[in-house]
This record gives sequence, C-alpha cells and structure tokens, in this order.
Amino acid sequence: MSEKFASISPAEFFKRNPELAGFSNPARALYQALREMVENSLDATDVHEILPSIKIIIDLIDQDKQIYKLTVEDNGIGIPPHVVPDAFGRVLYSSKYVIRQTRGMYGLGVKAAVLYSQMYQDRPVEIMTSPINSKRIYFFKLKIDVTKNEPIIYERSSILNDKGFHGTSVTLYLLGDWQRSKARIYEYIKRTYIVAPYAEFFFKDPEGNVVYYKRLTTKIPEPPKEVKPHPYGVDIELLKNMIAKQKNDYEVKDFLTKEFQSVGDVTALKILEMAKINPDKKIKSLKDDELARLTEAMKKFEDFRPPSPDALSVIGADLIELSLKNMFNPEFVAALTRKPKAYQGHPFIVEVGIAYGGAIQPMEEPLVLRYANKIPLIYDEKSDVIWKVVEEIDWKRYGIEEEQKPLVVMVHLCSTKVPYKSAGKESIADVEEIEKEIKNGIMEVSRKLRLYISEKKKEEEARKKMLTYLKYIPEIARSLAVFATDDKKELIPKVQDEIQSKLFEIVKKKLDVKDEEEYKMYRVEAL
Ligand SMILES: Nc1ncnc2c1ncn2[C@@H]1O[C@H](COP(=O)(O)OP(=O)(O)OP(=O)(O)O)[C@@H](O)[C@H]1O
Repeated sequence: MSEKFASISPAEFFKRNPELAGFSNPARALYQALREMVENSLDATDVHEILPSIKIIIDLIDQDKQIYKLTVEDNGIGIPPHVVPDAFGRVLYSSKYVIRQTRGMYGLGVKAAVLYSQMYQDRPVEIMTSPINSKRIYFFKLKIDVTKNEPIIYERSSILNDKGFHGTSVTLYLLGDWQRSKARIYEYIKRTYIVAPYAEFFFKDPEGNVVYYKRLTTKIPEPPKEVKPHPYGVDIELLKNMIAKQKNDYEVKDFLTKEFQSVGDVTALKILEMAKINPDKKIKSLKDDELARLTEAMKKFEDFRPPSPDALSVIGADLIELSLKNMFNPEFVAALTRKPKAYQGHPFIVEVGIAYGGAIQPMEEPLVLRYANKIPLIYDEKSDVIWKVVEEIDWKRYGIEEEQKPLVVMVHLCSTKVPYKSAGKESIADVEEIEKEIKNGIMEVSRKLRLYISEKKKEEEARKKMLTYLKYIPEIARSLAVFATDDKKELIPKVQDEIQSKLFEIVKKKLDVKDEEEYKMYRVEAL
C-alpha cells in the first residue's frame, strides 16, 4: 500500500493535538482557557503601566452538555479593530514575537482556546474591545477556519465610546468541567494575585460565589523594554531572516552594530575578521557559507557584554514580601531579586521569596509556588526544574528541624525566552544556568531564614534560663530576709515579700514581659 501525503495548517495541527497547548480534557480546558485570557489581559495592562482591573465570570449555560460561558474583561490597551480577527482567528499570530518579557510568547493561547471551543459547541467567540483614545468600541463574533487557518467573521459592529473606555472583553463558550477544575482555577487566580498585588481581580464562579482580591499597592513594576537580539542567541536562519527583513542593504559591519545589542565598531571588526568577511560587504550579497562563518564567529567571540536585562521586568523583593505576608500571614518573610544572568543569548533573572511559620499550614514538603514571567505554574509540578532544586535542599541546614515544615518557597524566573517544556506553559526545562541560579537564590534567601531561626532560638534559651531563676526567688528571698532582719521572726514575712517582689520585678524586666497575665502564668508555673 502506498503512503498518502498531505499538508495541514497550524490550526488543523492544534485542533488535532489540543493537549499540546494544555487542552487535554474538559477540566483542564476550562482552566487553560481562563489562563490564556487572563494572561492576555495582564500583558495588555501591567506591561503598559496600567494598573490591572480584571473581571472573570464563569457561567454554566447548558447543564446537560456541560457548556460553560467564560468571560474575561480588562482595562488594558485594547486591540486595534483591524487586527482583532487575526489575533483571535489565525494560529501563530501575535504582537509578542519581539525580544521583551511578556506572559505570551507563542501566538497560540487564545486561538487554541477558540479551536477547542468550536470542537464541542457552535457559538463563536465574542470580542469587545476599544484601544486607548479610541472613539468607538468594537464588537466581533468569529470562529477559525481550521483548514485555512483564517478567521471566519460572523458579526462585526461598533458603537460610540462616550465614556472613554479602553480595554478588552472576551467571551468564550466551551465544554468544561467545573467540579474537577475548581480547585486549580481558584489556586491559579490566587497565585496570580500573589505576584500582581497592584492588580484587582473580581471572580464569579458558576456556583454564584464571588471573590474579590483588592489592589494592595499602586506600585507597578517597571515594564520591560523591547531590545535587539544578542549575538550569542543567533543562528543561520535568524540571520537570514533579519537580512531579508532589512529595507536598506547595509554594509555588514553597520548591520552588526545597528541591529544587535552589545556590538560596537571594534567588536564588529573583530567578529568579521574571525569570519573572514570584508566589513564593507553588503548584507544582501552574503552567501550561505559566509552566513555560517559569521554565525560561528558570533558564537565563539568571548568578549560581548552579557544580554541586556532591560527587556526583563521583575516583581521586586518588596512586592513579593508584601504578597507573601498578606496571603500566608507568616511569622517570617524574606525575598530577593538576583542579578541578571544569561543562557544561550537570552537574559534571565531569578527571584526568590520565602515565608515561614505563623499561619502557614505545616507540611512534609514546603509549599512551592512556581512562576515564570509572572505566570503561576500549577500543573506538572514534579517535572519542573524549580521543584527539582527545592527537593534537593536540606532544610535542616537552615535551622528547620520540624518534620512538618510551615514553609512556603516562591521562585520566579523571568526571561525573554522561558524554556517551557510545552506550549501549555506548565513546567520549565532544566537548563543548567537557570538551575544553578535558582539554587543560589534559594540558598541566599534561606540563609536569612537561618539567621532568624537561630536568633529566635537564642532568645528562647535566654528566656528559659531566666524562667528557671524564678524558681529560686522565694528561697533566696527567705534567706535574705532572715539575714536582713537579724532573725527577728515577726519581720521576716514582710521583708521576704519586699525582696521577692523586687527580684520578680528584675526578672520581669529582663524577660521583657509586658503582659501581666503571661507573667503571672510563668510565676505560677515556676513556683
Ligand atoms: N485582552 C487583550 N488585550 C490586548 N491584546 C490582546 C488581548 N488578548 C489577545 N490580545 C492580542 O492577541 C494576540 C494573540 O493572543 P494569543 O493568546 O493567541 O497569543 P500570545 O499571547 O501572543 O502568545 P501565547 O500563545 O504564548 O499566549 C496577543 O499577542 C495580543 O496582541
């Protein structure tokens, strides 16, 4: 029998393999669709220095068929009306194919949700949007033509925007399973809020429950800037692609200095010498073998400055501490942002937060909160590099002796390219440089915890010591009273009482006991 060959569109590919984008079953699909929409909303707000107000509503609209209506609304930058159909109806269409840290990166998320949606019910996706300063609010209803990977527009209209609204609201109908996704959806929203305390979230679930997470601060992290590629991240195809896109036919030396970061005149000349290419040669005339030599020289050259961290946007130690305190009410909290590092030409920064004791529920393993580019990662915990590192930490070395540890470890990796293991963005691959940074970050913040625990222990020991003195006070007071009254028996009780009170007073001061009740308790116990 002969093989039958055919070609399929990217839309068809993801329709056939929805699990690759996280849409593997109705429970996971409801969670994943919500995630994709919330992440788009956050990218449309905080990346543009707008304090996010995000509204999420899930309704069950067909009990028999388990069809849910999911709406996510934001106050973001909105979407220009001419790109809406492609943004929601053409797989691999995105505004995020630039070198800048955003939650989105594949140009797939919301389309994967639309594809899944139209597989099990027939309502189109509904979009309402108004870009900043737009005089009109636009409405669309559309589906994806799976064979052509194109939007099919069912409705398009607009109304006057007389209230100055800007932002986007997306409504999707899909086969879901609320009962089996409920815990994870709540966890996702909570963990998203932990790293975005400058956002407010309103959530109404299909059972009618409403949660509101209020904005804790108006301090918004500095947004990421778009940067040029770093020479370490280059390959032959990328070079070809960049050259093809150039309007002017640069000389190769100028091309290197103008289109890449960290390349000045001297460096460009050195690279071209290594690649044996004439610096005046026009880029469009470069042959394949020359491009290969140029790529190799760019990879081998050792003196580039590391990739610029300007494209990254960290959360910041103070916001992490604020959120951990607010969420867990711990007795100790610390956080830090490590210095920028790079892997394969991509800059990255690791942030770590730790919370201990107080109201934290003790568990055998610490509670690990994993984040990548401000997205909480909920599924596939055990296959993630963050988990791998946390698992290897010997907490006893940091003063945590308990079998059941009241401990939360939060790790945030931000990068212009997070090495996710799949398009569903649930776990980070073990890249050596990243693994090492996470380890160093956890160790550094844990040393602060160790210091806190050891000081606390010292204080407790000192306290215990003082408390044992209490036991001896009546005895000492009696002996001193006998001594001070020259054995005049009738005076002894009074003097003994005076000495005793004085001594108790001294210990009380030393112990720093402010609460009279607590002090009495010690006394009773000690006596
Ligand atoms: N709420 C929104 N506000 C503004 N723009 C949006 C919104 N939702 C989607 N977009 C636009 O639509 C594009 C496509 O979104 P989509 O979720 O498919 O991919 P992405 O976010 O770019 O990447 P990823 O697949 O990694 O999530 C986005 O790049 C963005 O430009």
